[in-house]
Amino acid sequence: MWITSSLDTVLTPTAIALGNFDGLHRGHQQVIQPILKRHSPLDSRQRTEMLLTNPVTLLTWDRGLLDNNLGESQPCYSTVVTFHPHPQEFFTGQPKKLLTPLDEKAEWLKTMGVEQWVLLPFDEQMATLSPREFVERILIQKLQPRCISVGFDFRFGKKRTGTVKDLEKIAGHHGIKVKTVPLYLCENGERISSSEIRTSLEKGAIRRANQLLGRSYHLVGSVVQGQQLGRTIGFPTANLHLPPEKFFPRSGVYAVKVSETENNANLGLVNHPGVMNIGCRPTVAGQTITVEVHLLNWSGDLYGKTLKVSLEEFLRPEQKFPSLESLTTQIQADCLHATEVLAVESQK
Ligand SMILES: Cc1cc2nc3c(=O)[nH]c(=O)nc-3n(C[C@H](O)[C@H](O)[C@H](O)COP(=O)(O)O)c2cc1C
Ligand SMILES: Nc1ncnc2c1ncn2[C@@H]1O[C@H](COP(=O)(O)OP(=O)(O)O)[C@@H](O)[C@H]1O
Repeated sequence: MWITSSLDTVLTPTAIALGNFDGLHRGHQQVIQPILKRHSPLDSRQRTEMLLTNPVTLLTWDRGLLDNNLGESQPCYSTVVTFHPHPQEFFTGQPKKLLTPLDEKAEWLKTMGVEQWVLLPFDEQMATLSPREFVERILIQKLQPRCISVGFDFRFGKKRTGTVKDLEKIAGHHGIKVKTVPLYLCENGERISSSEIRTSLEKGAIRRANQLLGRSYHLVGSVVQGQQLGRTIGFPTANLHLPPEKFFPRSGVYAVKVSETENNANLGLVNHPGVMNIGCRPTVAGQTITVEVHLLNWSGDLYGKTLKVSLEEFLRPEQKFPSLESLTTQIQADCLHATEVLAVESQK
């Protein structure tokens, strides 16, 4: 996948999916799918990966529901266009925590078969473009789209005044098709949105977050050294260093599945069961929040590796225990609890 933030190095012509797509949830996937090519290459590794992590997308793929660049006869690059930084971050001046930081989003887009990702620099100049200027100067002149796919509530241009109707009108005037993807609901009728997913994660409602996402919420990070205490209590824990912009779920203990990432796949870890703690470790007077994972029935060296941890269930809040012994007894119980939860999960 070609990734660029310079409008001078964009591959053209394009079929564009436009939005911020934080989380790449099931609603976002609906917006991106129409620009994908029917036969985007999915090798066997990608198929297995998608089956394990994103079965909803694979199902859609296999049913051949993809529109083949919205029926375009001329080949064009399937291109996801997002803004960077997130417009909210630009306006508030506050760093925004993301469900899918850049590296994670790049991996998912690649897996979906997107050929190009354009990160439009969101600065003062971009923020003051009128809807028409944005469409004509940025989209049409620079990206040469043959078709554009957006969600029903997409807003653009100065003060978000441009609506989907405006986009249809301006782009239509230049002979460009616009596909407006309607509100996509969960099986139970619930609305799918990044903010609902954030709220669920903050509450520890992992199953609901995962249902809205269409896959498990992931933490991807490299293993760094901790206080080296874990091994002394019989539960070594891989401490993860995560991108600073990653959105953290509720503090506490989780049942998780752990996999290696593609670039360090040599330990044979694919959805390995584990327990994870996110928190300050009050029992050992920890000062900062750490994310640490213990892999069940496994031993080996993880330092320097990059791990992908899928959150499956919230087990309990973090507690301050009176002694290391009582913490150890509780971690043993957590491991049993996680084993049960993950066994039920794998039978589904
Ligand atoms: C499953 C699990 C549950 C944990 N729960 C708690 C907890 O409730 N309270 C706490 O203070 N620390 C908790 N911890 C963190 C331990 O204090 C930590 O793993 C230990 O101090 C070792 O840290 P180290 O990796 O830096 O050596 C938990 C760790 C794991 C793996
Ligand atoms: N089952 C396991 N789960 C997690 N890490 C393990 C496991 N077995 C061995 N390790 C290794 O032990 C390290 C963690 O040991 P620990 O004593 O907790 O040290 P640290 O405080 O540096 O994390 C991991 O980074 C990994 O290299």
